[in-house]
Amino acid sequence: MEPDIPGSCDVLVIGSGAGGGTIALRLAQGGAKVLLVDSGGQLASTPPGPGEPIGTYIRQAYPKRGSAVSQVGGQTKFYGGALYRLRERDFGELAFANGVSPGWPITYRTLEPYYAAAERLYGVHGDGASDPTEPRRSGAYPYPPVPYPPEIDDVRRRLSATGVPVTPIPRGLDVREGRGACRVCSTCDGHHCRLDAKLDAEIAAVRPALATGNATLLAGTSCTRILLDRSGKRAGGAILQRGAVEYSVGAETVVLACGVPRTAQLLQRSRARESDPGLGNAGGALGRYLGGHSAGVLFPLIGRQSLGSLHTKSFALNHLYFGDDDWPYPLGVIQTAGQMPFWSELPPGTRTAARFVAGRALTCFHMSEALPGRNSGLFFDGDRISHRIEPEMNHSAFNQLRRRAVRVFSAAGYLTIAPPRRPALWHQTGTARMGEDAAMSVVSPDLEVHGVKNLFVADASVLPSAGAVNTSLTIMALALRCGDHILGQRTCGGAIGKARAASSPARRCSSYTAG
Ligand SMILES: Cc1cc2nc3c(=O)[nH]c(=O)nc-3n(C[C@H](O)[C@H](O)[C@H](O)COP(=O)(O)OP(=O)(O)OC[C@H]3O[C@@H](n4cnc5c(N)ncnc54)[C@H](O)[C@@H]3O)c2cc1C
Repeated sequence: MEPDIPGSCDVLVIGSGAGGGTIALRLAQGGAKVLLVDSGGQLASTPPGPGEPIGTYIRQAYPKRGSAVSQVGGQTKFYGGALYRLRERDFGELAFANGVSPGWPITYRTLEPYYAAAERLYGVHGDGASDPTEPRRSGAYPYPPVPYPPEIDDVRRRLSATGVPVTPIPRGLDVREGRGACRVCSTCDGHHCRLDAKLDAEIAAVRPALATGNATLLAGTSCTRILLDRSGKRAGGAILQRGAVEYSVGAETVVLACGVPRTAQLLQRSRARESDPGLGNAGGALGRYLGGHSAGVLFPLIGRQSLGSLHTKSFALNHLYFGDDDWPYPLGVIQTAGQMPFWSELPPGTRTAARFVAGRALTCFHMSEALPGRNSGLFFDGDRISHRIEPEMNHSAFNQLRRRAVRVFSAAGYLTIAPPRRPALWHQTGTARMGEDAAMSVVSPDLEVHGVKNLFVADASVLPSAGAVNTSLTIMALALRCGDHILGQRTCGGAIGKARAASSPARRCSSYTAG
């Protein structure tokens, strides 16, 4: 049974994914009374029976591709646990053949201690030594890299022999040199781990937050609106909906972490009057600057026979990240993916052939940066998203990287199938981006919504750009930094621990004004 909805809290965190789960833990550890709300429920971690797969494929929970992933832990319940730091140069402006990736209002150096803390929290296994693009680190990875299975080590050896640096993907798994719960199985990336051995936001952050005794989780509860105080310039709480009933909850501070696009939608929906711009939208930046990764797939054939079940999300080729002598612009990364039964989603006529290829190939991604611009993103008609415009998909980098990837595997002796597909937008960022200038951004460099005190955003929406590596660790690091900022502010104001009668129940709503 879900707990009663309390009438107030110190900090209301909405969304429990990479950003929300992580900031909830930081705040609860810092002594704040946190109410963590997620519209989704909790996935049951029923240990698999003998011979059953350990992981449950994402399409069993979300059959429709593109449907919003919603459960405690957010998308990280299904992620591959590839936990990368952006590269130092990703924080500055970067020129591409198709446009420009914008600079950030903070530097890599500012975020480095939080990257290190996020790596410890999410138990990252890695080794930067073999990666020519690894940014400067204040310390080693918390754990050594996950060992390659022999079949994958053979591929690594052949690629290395051609002079290409092969680097282990930094992973948030509970391996710990064989002492952890992880079985390094084939049902990891794209799956929910029923052994709780993948360090997702629920396992690494939400559960420890609850264990502090300072956090309460309300699953299956949606936030429908942010409440402001009478001045209209300070957050005062939110309207929460469980079933058909709405409740008004007071909070000293509100953190939005609903992900892209739901955070931006909530900021739009929470404006006081129809004619007002959304919260943080005085400069018209809300919903804009959608970015992410311009992603494609390729299949180097590494076996004549079916490979069987194998942990294949193992290594990456990052040497083309910033281009090379033949290409003066950044290109991106080539990364092995997990074994996912993607053929089950293809039209019946192509399923058998796709399954045959996938059984003998490494499924690999190639990812370049998709370039955010003022005109990419969500466009609103009242509370509704009327349409969206994709970012500049950076076709020249995307196509060039695909060609290079085929060449790299061919040089190592692998025939590679690279279906000529249009790039897909993965790891979406932006729509409430951070910046100094309210005309060009929605939140400050401390992630506070412009013009609204004590309302923060801590999720993928604030990233000004996505670089070309997976973005979750950056979301987590930013969430930890924002958590420290809130704790610092509240300690100065003496507010921590003074939640207004948290034991009193929430008011069923009739009015939309807090305070
Ligand atoms: C199959 C798959 C594999 C991936 N692999 C990787 C990887 O290996 N590495 C990596 O870095 N990234 C990976 N990603 C992407 C990564 O998981 C996301 O970028 C990241 O989780 C985004 O974090 P977030 O905090 O912005 O949002 P989310 O994690 O999406 O969390 C948002 C949460 O907010 C909740 N919510 C939304 N609206 C409301 C509301 N109104 N009220 C209450 N709750 C609400 C949602 O239910 C959700 O739980 C993968 C994603 C998928 C789907």
